[in-house]
Amino acid sequence: MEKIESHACFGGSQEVWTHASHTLACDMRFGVYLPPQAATARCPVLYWLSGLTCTEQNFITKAGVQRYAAEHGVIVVAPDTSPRGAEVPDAEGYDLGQGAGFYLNATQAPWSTHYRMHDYVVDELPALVEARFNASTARGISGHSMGGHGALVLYLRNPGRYRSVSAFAPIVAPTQVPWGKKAFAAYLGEDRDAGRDWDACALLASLAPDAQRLPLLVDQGEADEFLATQLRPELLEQACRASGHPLVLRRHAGYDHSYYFIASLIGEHVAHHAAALHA
Ligand SMILES: N[C@@H](CCC(=O)N[C@@H](CS)C(=O)NCC(=O)O)C(=O)O
Repeated sequence: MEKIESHACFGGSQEVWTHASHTLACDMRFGVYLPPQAATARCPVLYWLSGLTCTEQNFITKAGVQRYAAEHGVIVVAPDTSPRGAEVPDAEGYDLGQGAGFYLNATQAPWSTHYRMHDYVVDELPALVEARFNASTARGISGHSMGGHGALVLYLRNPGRYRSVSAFAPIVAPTQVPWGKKAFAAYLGEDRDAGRDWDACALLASLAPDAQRLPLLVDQGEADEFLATQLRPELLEQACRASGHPLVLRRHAGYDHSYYFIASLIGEHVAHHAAALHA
């Protein structure tokens, strides 16, 4: 593991690390913000999952999360959105292949060798982070768009693994919208049941009565260009209502899909996570 960037930031440091991932069979980069509190105490970790076309850079350079992470004593880890490199399969278009890993474990050739972002984010990355940095095992998860889908699905598939969850403009029902249909057909094949295992609304529909139910915070811009076609938050509202899952879904007039929207509300998300992670 090698540090390739380090910048003093709000009394802590914003770093980028690279390492050879055994899960993804390629070199990976991730951003990690270490708040000032991490110099002297173990801090909880918020994992951030970015959306289509992003690398580890988008969130750390555009969201302004560091001020809030420093205030609340939370480490923030932002992985890349897919496996990377010349040896990793890719596709035409921004919504499949590199930059579009969808936080699942692919089962279909040629994707299945490298595209295992679920296992990378849930297992390999936290093990690295908790061994290398002054990190506790208290974990929260959040993300945007494809990464919002990732945050919801990783939480729902791994009860007990996270103490807090939130999302910005998430894809909530990938089996019902064009981005998800295209990616799932490639990564998982045409089997509809396979897709349901990676679809937040479908997972909510089969949630056990005694399953962990964390308070879920979701923010959505009403001027988001993908709202009606790809995101469809009303499906999440219906699924949460039907399964008795708590949800605070806030709709914000005038906000689009960009990081300007995320930057406007990231402080409230960090506070939401910190309250649970420090409890
Ligand atoms: N309009 C984009 C669609 C992809 C997109 O909007 N990506 C979002 C996540 S789904 C993003 O975070 N983009 C990078 C950024 O804004 O920094 C394109 O055609 O490339």
